[in-house]
Amino acid sequence: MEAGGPAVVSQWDECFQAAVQVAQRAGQVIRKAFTEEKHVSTKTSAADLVTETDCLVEHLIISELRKQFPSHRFISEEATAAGAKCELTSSPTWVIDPIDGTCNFVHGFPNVAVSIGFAVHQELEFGVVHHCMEERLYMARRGRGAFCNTQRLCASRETDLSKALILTEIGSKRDPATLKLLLSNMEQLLLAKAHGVRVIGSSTLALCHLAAGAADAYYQFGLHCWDLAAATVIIREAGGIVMDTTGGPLNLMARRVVAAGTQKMATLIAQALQPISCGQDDQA
Ligand SMILES: O=P(O)(O)O[C@@H]1[C@H](O)[C@@H](O)[C@H](O)[C@@H](O)[C@@H]1O
Ligand SMILES: [Mg+2]
Ligand SMILES: [Mg+2]
Repeated sequence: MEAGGPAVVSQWDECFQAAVQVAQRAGQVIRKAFTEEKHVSTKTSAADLVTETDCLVEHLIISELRKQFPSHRFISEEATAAGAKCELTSSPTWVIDPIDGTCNFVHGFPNVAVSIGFAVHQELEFGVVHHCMEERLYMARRGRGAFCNTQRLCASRETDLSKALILTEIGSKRDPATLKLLLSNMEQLLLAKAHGVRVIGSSTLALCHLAAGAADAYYQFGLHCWDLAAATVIIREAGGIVMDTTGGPLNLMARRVVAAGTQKMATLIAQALQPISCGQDDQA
């Protein structure tokens, strides 16, 4: 493009800009509510919390995006919890977690984020994750690199499990059999001499830390498509790998993931895990 020539407008520019703007506005609402009294309800278990701010922020995001893009489809955490169908079609689809880290939000623990992913023909085009308590905006568009604010992100190159910092999440399924498998998986990785295993209470922020090279791998059974969508683009554009726990390609709806800076690390993690059955987002 010659200097001063018309800006090249590529497809989905307008959607990406709208995602950045509404993620920032949502972050302002969450930051304001962070220190205020909260009305807490539970969903699938006593550990699966939701507040009025989750619902308010989800409504703010969707109503703004629907105004600009009325033909688009939406998948979001709280609408799904209220019975909406969770189905990724070939239509332009927004995949939204209004507050990832609601339990943290309720307790005043600052790992809290807004996650907005966007897919067309079931392919992820961009992701925006706003770490609203630290004013960090993680973002990536397919083929154009990953960034945190203005800093380019590069995932870890580590291939040795005994030199790895590994992130995971506990989720809200707390029956004894699930907890036994969950702790056994952590034990296997620690017996393999991993430097450490960390749980920070927000899967989407943990995945962004991986994209930034601050950890070497992430795995989880039980997260949702709205946790994964945006962060998957960010990790891939940072040079990382996001795949199914079986070692096959990622299925956004399968509620399980292994992510790492390198394919070798991702494979080593997947091989160490015992599977935990958590259903699928697109199966009621
Ligand atoms: O806060 P929500 O969005 O309900 O849940 C978050 C992640 O989605 C979930 O995967 C993770 O396990 C949980 O710790 C975190 O709060
Ligand atoms: Mg949430
Ligand atoms: Mg979440």
